[in-house]
Amino acid sequence: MTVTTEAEASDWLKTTLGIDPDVLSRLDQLAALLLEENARQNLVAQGTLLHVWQRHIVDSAQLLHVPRKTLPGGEWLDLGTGAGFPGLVIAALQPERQVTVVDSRRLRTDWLSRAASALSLDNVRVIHGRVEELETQVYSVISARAFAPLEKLLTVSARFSTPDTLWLLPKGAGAPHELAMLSESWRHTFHVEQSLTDPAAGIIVGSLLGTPRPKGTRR
Ligand SMILES: C[S@@+](CC[C@H](N)C(=O)[O-])C[C@H]1O[C@@H](n2cnc3c(N)ncnc32)[C@H](O)[C@@H]1O
Repeated sequence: MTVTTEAEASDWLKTTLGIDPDVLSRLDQLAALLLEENARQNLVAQGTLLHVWQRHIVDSAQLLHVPRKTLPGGEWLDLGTGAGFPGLVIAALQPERQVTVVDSRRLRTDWLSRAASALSLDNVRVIHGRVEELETQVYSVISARAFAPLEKLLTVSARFSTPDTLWLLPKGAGAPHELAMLSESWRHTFHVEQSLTDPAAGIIVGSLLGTPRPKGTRR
């Protein structure tokens, strides 16, 4: 199944995810705020503004559906959240879950705080700063859309994960290649799932079982 239009996006949220009108109206508000703010700062590519539901909202929401298994409960960390994707959408869809969103640009974290407050999302923690400087804490789910190449992403953020943490990494068309190029010293269960919003794009899904040992040490 694919979701390629705004009408299909809205339909998918209602029928497949079964979201209630209250959540739908929060997401509607997020889309409206994004359109307004994008005139002030370049939060998302201008060309995607006519397709906010498909390109950003469902593209984020699909992380709750695509892995085809029950997601672990507990805190969710979204790296390089930018305009709120996927972090704010997940927080709106799962109000019982604590979602931490991180971005290094002050204008973006200011926007994330304003948007979370306008949507009354009191399950969102906004952190301004570089992921590399974030306090170490273990999370149940880690997501990152368009944040960094896989090897670098894992290098800077493996410390937030245990073998029980589920990683959800929307990666575009390069997903299989990025996974194939990942250094063999990472032990993981990653595989690529097809994106609902773009059949050519992939989402890397799985867990990290171990981190590379420093060069020169034995397994
Ligand atoms: C291409 S944008 C993607 C934003 C959002 N995830 C999306 O898909 O729409 C990447 C974001 O990562 C942030 N970023 C880049 N390097 C970072 C770092 N080391 N720590 C935290 N945020 C970072 C940027 O400020 C930017 O907002």
